[in-house]
Amino acid sequence: MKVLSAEQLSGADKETIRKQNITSEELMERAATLVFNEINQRLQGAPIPIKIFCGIGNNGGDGLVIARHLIQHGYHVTVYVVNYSDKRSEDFLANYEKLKVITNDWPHLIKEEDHFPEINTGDFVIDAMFGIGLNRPIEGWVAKLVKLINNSQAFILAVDMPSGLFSDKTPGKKAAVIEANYTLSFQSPKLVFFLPETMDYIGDLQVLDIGLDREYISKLISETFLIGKQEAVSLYIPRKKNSHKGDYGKVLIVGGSYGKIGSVLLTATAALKTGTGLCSLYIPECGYDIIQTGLPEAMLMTDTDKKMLTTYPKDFDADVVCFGMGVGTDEKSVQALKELLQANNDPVVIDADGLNILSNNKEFLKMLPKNSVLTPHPGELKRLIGAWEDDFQKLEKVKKFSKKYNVILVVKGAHTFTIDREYIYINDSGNPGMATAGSGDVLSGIITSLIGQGYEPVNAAVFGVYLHGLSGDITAEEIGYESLLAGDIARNMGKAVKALFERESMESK
Ligand SMILES: NC(=O)C1=CN([C@@H]2O[C@H](COP(=O)(O)OP(=O)(O)OC[C@H]3O[C@@H](n4cnc5c(N)ncnc54)[C@H](OP(=O)(O)O)[C@@H]3O)[C@@H](O)[C@H]2O)[C@@H](O)CC1
Ligand SMILES: [K+]
Repeated sequence: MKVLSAEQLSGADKETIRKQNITSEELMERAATLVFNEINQRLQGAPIPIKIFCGIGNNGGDGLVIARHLIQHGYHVTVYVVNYSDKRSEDFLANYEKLKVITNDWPHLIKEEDHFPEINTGDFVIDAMFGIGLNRPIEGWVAKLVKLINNSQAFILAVDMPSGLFSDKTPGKKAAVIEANYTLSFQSPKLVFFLPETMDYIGDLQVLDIGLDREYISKLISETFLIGKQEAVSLYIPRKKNSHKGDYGKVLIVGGSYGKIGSVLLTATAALKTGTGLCSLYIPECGYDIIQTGLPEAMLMTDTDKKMLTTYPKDFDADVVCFGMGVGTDEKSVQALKELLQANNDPVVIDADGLNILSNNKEFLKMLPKNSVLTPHPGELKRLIGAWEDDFQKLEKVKKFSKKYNVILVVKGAHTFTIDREYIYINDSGNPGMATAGSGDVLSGIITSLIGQGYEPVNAAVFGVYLHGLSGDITAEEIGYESLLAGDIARNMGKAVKALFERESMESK
């Protein structure tokens, strides 16, 4: 799914009005009615106090439409107009009148702190103060109202986006931003919904298709995509009946050191579980028995050093090589990575200490084969590209790095971002249980396996990240977040691939 900017959405809004020959008020009615339907479906007429805070622009107009429908369906609704400006939009005013007609009264006006209502724990608050029109931080008494709502313990539903959140930049640390429990957003998710600094404001997210013109949207150029089940399925390459193990990639996993052999075991297990035909490992000698016992399906070569990697098997002919997990950063192991880069022209996958070695030896970056995949967590990323001021600057720096070195970066996080030059792919699978040791080693194994099976490196990264998250979701469903181990993610890869094609799970995301 394309992630559109506020300007693109406003453009689609105008084009839809023109093409469908409707008024903007009718479009507002359509969008806000969808929000009402969602609320009604969940509340089922429950007599809980609903407090709707409406701004004076079109987000506020949405709030007024939602209020009208809720009142007409017998809900206990109080409507507040947060009068932060006198520049009321036309569609706001039209709906202001309509609400008056059904209630015979004007909504409560809030113009200063003294007008604030009490907000209680059991209240259902609807935030329709600001949407994509926010263009400066919320200040003064409006900021105080935002804080009052946040501190109230009421359930908060945000319309389109939580008020105070910009669509194209991060708010300051102390900014007033609604902390929603649930966000119902129109037509397209916004980039800020997925960034580490801002994702917590959103709560659970649901995107409503408000019927903006499909043709116009399909022609819009977007460089940012949300990867859900549908997008993942489209990347899948089916296996041919007439095939053999040589068709599914000969991968080489290079890593491990004394005390960290488990990492390569996880990577290799994940690669085989993702469908690799032939999996070989190159490890320090101390890992021999561990791997042979733990993964009899793998083949093994050992370094002459007992405890760490010192070299690289240059003559080994692999379709794809993965380097880094559990390696450490000893000078001898730096040499091993150098030899690997000198010997390979095809894309490689670099993770963990492999990334730390790159950060300490920046001259290696130019030696990376084109379209290699780097999989940093935030700490490794910082060492690689330097510190950033906010998430938007981070994205710009990663894009620049990707372009400069012709590589793909998988920036790991609650929503992992795969960045390929200008393009950003945001992953939508996964859960907090996956924040566990070895989870990244498994991801590297999955991506390496897919490259070996013939996926383009960027597709291997995007699809691999999705499958990794899906396997984590399936595991969490079975055993919960706390006891989820990285090995479980690898072992459940088969279930993840199967789930891609199950009907009900297709519809769930
Ligand atoms: N596009 C779509 O698909 C559809 C969109 N729809 C809805 O419209 C919403 C966007 O509406 P909108 O453009 O009227 O802006 P909104 O967010 O209500 O803000 C209102 C005004 O506030 C002002 N202002 C800004 N910052 C401020 C501040 N800190 N403190 C004080 N004032 C501030 C600023 O005006 P300014 O004062 O700068 O002139 C701004 O114009 C969208 O989110 C969705 O809910 C649907 O109805 C239909 C389909
Ligand atoms: K809002």
